[in-house]
Amino acid sequence: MKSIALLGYGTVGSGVYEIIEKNLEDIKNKYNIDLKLNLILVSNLKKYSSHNEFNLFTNSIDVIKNASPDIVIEVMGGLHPAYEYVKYFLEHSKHVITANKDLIAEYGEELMNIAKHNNVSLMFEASVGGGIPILKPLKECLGGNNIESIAAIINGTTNFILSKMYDENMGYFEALKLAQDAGFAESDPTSDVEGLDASRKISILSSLAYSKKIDWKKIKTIGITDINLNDITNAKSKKHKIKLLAISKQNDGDVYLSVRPVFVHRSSSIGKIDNEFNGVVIDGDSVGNLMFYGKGAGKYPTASSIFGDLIAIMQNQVDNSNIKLSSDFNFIKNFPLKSKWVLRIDTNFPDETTSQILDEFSNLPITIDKSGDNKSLYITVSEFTEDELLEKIENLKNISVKVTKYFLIYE
Ligand SMILES: NC(=O)C1=CN([C@@H]2O[C@H](COP(=O)(O)OP(=O)(O)OC[C@H]3O[C@@H](n4cnc5c(N)ncnc54)[C@H](OP(=O)(O)O)[C@@H]3O)[C@@H](O)[C@H]2O)C=CC1
Ligand SMILES: N[C@@H](CC=O)C(=O)O
Repeated sequence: MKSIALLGYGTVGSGVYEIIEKNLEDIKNKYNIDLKLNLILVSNLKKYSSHNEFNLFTNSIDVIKNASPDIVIEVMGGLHPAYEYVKYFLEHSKHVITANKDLIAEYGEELMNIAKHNNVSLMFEASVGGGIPILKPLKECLGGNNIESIAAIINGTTNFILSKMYDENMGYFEALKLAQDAGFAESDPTSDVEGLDASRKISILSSLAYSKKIDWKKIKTIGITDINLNDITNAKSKKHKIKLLAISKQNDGDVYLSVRPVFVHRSSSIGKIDNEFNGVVIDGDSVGNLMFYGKGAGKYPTASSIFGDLIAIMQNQVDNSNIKLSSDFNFIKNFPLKSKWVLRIDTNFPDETTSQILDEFSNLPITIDKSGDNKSLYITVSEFTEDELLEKIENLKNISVKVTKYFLIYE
């Protein structure tokens, strides 16, 4: 008999509970293992008093420690006390499964080493891409590749919001509320909308892909809070969509990473990823381009990934690979490739500003569109690295033309 303790019974925890209950018989038949969910940790016990297995619930971690379960599933979220709890159980030779990217991005290396030392698994497939199996393929199936780049939509909440704004002209706050009601958003959705959640996830993916110690806090991270319906309309007029994209590239000793809203063509593979769906495009030197696609947030997709980790543990696939992450690389923050960009300029004098812009970009091919309400100009420029573009933006500022936002056109 394998006993399980579930830390957290919110969106994901309740999904894990249901999937375990539904599959108990199947697991017994397939793996000849009796599985028992013994205890569930929550903070507000009263909320669950009408649950038909209320006897499993506790608000005391000591009750769970004393029960000494074989496997602990951490779906509470946040850094503390999740870190202390996960560390405790690994140190006491318990397998741990977590969906907590905050925890893995911050303490993943340390916790993996503790797991290795104690010959147990720390598994975290659900921490990136929700229901998409991405970490196992990256670590195992793609082992014969030098991974050159990753481009990923890895936050369901922001992709959902941007899709609603694009498809239904819905306002930002209305769309955010829908994403929260559906259980996609973090308990504090700031991490979603400011891009921090995606930064943590791309740091996890890139650390595993490149065997490099990527500090998520160093990643240039731009969220979606200042994207307005004029921006969306401008993207539409160019047959593009706006997506929050996590981009990671390695080349020689350089690693470039960012999370930023970009314009992508609506018929490109990334442009077709909508709502809470996620997609991860990986470029490996042997395999070429691969795309992983599926629901990136929500109760059952996330629980599905956790259940996959549970099965791996039950099959004794103890994942305690030696994690050696190198810090020997240059961290590049600005997009290094010559690219196309869209610059938004908010102005009360569009005609005058247009001629100032044309002067500044003389001889260079640019296009200028006016927003429907005449308050913004959108300039499209090409063949600029981000460093070169920032220089141009500074020049415009010197002639009192203020670029309020700029987007990479990701091709
Ligand atoms: N929602 C999603 O789609 C996805 C979420 N994740 C990750 O999964 C984790 C859980 O997310 P989600 O289910 O949405 O979160 P919820 O906020 O819905 O649930 C959190 C649960 O943890 C319990 N909890 C929180 N803090 C404590 C504490 N200090 N002591 C005891 N219990 C605590 C809460 O108890 P109570 O009910 O009493 O308040 C609640 O049951 C997070 O790390 C999240 O980032 C990953 C992928 C997708
Ligand atoms: N809040 C996250 C949940 C899954 O990781 C998201 O929206 O992607």
